[in-house]
Amino acid sequence: MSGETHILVLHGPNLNLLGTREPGHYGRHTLAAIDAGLQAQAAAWGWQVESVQSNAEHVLIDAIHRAPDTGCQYIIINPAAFTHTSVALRDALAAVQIPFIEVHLSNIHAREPFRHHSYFSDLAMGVISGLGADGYLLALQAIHRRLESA
Ligand SMILES: O=C(O)[C@]1(O)C[C@H](CCCOc2ccccc2)[C@@H](O)[C@H](O)C1
Repeated sequence: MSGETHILVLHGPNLNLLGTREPGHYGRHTLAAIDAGLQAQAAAWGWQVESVQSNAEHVLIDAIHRAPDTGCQYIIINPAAFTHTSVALRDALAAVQIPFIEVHLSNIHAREPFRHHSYFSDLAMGVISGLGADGYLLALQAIHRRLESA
């Protein structure tokens, strides 16, 4: 693996509330704790992980547009409610052509029907849904395994 591996982690709207409300659906881990876990694993591998959380669609889109300029090789994204609504965010990921893993804390397929459709899953390298905060680390590990086997 030549050069440092750079991963962009994107968290969509309301995920800043993690750990404070709705533990039944989203667990008790705060977003800061999730990001700290990713940073710790990344540091062990000598990787760089950049995390962006925003309640604004355009901020997430702008982060995706910047990703190629930062040498980002993979994206891990929890689009949150934008999962079910945002063609714009989908189009940004399709435009930069950086492989991404879609992560959801809850199992969106076991919830309300409106959560069963994702504008991202058919473009994703893979989807992890329902494994809580572990899903993010599992996504990072899947990227590591892919890079190790390349
Ligand atoms: O399960 C997931 O990770 C979701 O992406 C979370 C979104 C909601 C993120 C809001 O997170 C909160 C956390 C704590 C309190 C309130 C909302 C939801 O709209 C998706 O259908 C599934």
